[in-house]
Amino acid sequence: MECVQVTTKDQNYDVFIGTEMLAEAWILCDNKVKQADHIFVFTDQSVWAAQQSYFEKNFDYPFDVFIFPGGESSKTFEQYELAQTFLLQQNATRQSLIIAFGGGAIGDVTGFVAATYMRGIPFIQVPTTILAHDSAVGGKTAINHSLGKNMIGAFYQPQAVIYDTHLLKTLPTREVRSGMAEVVKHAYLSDEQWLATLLHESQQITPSLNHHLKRGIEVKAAIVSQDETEQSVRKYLNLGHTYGHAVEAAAGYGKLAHGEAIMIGLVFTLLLSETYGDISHEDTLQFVQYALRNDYPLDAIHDYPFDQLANYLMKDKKVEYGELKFVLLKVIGQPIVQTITLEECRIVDAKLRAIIREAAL
Ligand SMILES: NC(=O)c1ccc[n+]([C@@H]2O[C@H](COP(=O)([O-])OP(=O)(O)OC[C@H]3O[C@@H](n4cnc5c(N)ncnc54)[C@H](O)[C@@H]3O)[C@@H](O)[C@H]2O)c1
Ligand SMILES: O=C(O)C(=O)C[C@@H](O)[C@H](O)[C@H](O)COP(=O)(O)O
Ligand SMILES: [Zn+2]
Repeated sequence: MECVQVTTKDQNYDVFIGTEMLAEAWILCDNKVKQADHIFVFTDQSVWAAQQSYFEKNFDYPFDVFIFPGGESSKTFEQYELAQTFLLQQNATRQSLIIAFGGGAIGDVTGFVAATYMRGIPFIQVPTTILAHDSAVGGKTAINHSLGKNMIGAFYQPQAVIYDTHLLKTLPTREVRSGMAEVVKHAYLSDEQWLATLLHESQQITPSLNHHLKRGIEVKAAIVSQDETEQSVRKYLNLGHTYGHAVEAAAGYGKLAHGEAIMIGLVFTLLLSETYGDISHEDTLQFVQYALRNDYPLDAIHDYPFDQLANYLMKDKKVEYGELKFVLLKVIGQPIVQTITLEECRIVDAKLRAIIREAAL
């Protein structure tokens, strides 16, 4: 088992990563678990169906379960309220502990419930998707609003993250694909060599995946430890997300997987980086080819006209005094934040649609 540390103003914690180490990791978190007066496991229907027995085999304490429907339908006001009602009915206190057992959707909503129940009770992340190597670390918690993705939330750090990649074995192929988008994002933010390896490898759950996931976590942990609340460098973790979130919201939450939308957002970012950085058009085309080879549905973009995306773009959380801020790449491994007008976005959006159309022929 390996461990990456996250250090923030209010909370330092460990991210344990390994395969079939769940029981062992719980021993390392023993003090946090033992002191809880009541333990709650928050999960979703599919995760629980696939992994309940593995969880129970490796967790030796009594607990009660709350089950979300799964996916983005878990990140709603309605589910948030149901979860809070459940905690109240169960007499949860500030000494209780919530375990988020699931992918990013479960981690995000559970974290927000934990952040706001009695103004904050402890929670531990036990991620079950590739994507959640990103979402379980760093303390961004949220639910969605019809007017924008993750609009209602809080920065609230977990007590620990236990990432047993044995859990990934039951992931559907589409979710492997979606999760790899954030791994690739972390590579764009940090290292050209690593990126080249990822773009050449096939997307599979192999032992080398742990190595990529740990690297992704290291990139994220280092950034979050410097800037927990996105005042400066944390903005870099939003690479591909300004446009990606707009597409995700325009499609209707859950229609596109988060990583699928982010892949479209990354193409947009690379196109912008051709102008503001030293990214070549070759680099962009190579990335589009990678995406198509791995069956990312880039052509979904044609269903959402730019004017529909524009409303969401202008609600991005990085907008400052009415100006859109995009994270771009000066070069691979060197992100920058750049002001971009909506008119520039419209031009790049047209280029993106043309490239995707041509590449699919
Ligand atoms: N907080 C953050 O920093 C952060 C970072 C990235 C993404 N996110 C958020 O994370 C969400 C996406 O996360 P996700 O892709 O993990 O989605 P998810 O939680 O919806 O999981 C994807 C699907 O896989 C199923 N699943 C999960 N684990 C499984 C397993 N082990 N076996 C079988 N099925 C399993 C789930 O039931 C779901 O249907 C988005 O809402 C996104 O906004 C948050
Ligand atoms: O941790 C961060 O910071 C990120 O931006 C990670 C993203 O991958 C993630 O999707 C995040 O939830 C986006 O946050 P938002 O602030 O743009 O809603
Ligand atoms: Zn993301």
